[in-house]
Amino acid sequence: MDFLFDINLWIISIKMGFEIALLSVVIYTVLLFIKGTRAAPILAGAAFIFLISWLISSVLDLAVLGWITAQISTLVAFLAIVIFQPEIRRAFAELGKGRLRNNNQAKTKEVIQILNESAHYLAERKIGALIAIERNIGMRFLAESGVQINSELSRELLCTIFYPNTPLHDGGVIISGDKINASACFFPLSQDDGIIKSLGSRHRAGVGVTEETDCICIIVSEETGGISISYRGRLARGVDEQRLLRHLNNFLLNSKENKNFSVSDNVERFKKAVSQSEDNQDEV
Ligand SMILES: Nc1ncnc2c1ncn2[C@@H]1O[C@H](COP(=O)(O)OP(=O)(O)OP(=O)(O)O)[C@@H](O)[C@H]1O
Repeated sequence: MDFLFDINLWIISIKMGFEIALLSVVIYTVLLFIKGTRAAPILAGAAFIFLISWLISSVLDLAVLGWITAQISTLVAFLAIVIFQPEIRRAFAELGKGRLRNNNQAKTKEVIQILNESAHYLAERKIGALIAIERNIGMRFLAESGVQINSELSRELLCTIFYPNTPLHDGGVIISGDKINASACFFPLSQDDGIIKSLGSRHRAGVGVTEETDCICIIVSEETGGISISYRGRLARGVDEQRLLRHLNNFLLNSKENKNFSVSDNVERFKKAVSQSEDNQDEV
């Protein structure tokens, strides 16, 4: 009898251990997804208020406060789904994504070179540009808002697209692999209050598109000729040739080094780069 009791106890302990480990992984993954996004401080604040009110109602046995806390937590969960729809959508898209598609390193290096040269060509002439580079999350839904190009990427074609007062210059270009997928695309505008107020709709669209997908976006300012790059809702401004090349290499090159980095590692590296660029950036 004692033997059976011991086995049952072991089974229950293993089950509990498994449940705790599973919950830890889920919570850790959720925290990784929201870390560094606009959702993080809001959710942290809501969780703090919920915890305090739950503690007070439990310790002092306040039934009404406890009931209100439970009701409000349901409402907050519902509101969070509505407010953080882009983050949730991106999280699910990332869960379903496969490995990096572009395994041809030489081709990717060529693409990076063309993007870098084009950005500087446009910047020198103060020609505004918005270039999103597709990665693992498909951008068809955004490409459909513009004009299909589906042509080999070249510096000449990319720069010509943004030439002022031509039919395709307004809006964003989407690069898929080594092709210009579409131009004159409408990108979602970021609603992030943290974006500097002086930045206009081109920059907001450049950040917004990276909140919805895992693409990288290069933005050239028509006003100042400054180059910015955005990734996962973050913007690095005043990016010079070397830094742009470094960012593009980090994010696009399917190198051995890159394979060993997870999405969160990339975000961390980009955050570091953003804070460096904030120290010595040119005003965009
Ligand atoms: N949602 C959008 N999607 C794609 N392109 C957009 C979007 N919103 C604006 N743009 C592009 O940005 C141009 C307007 O840029 P605006 O001057 O408002 O922004 P900005 O960030 O101040 O850029 P700049 O520094 O180049 O002036 C539009 O003509 C259009 O080409």
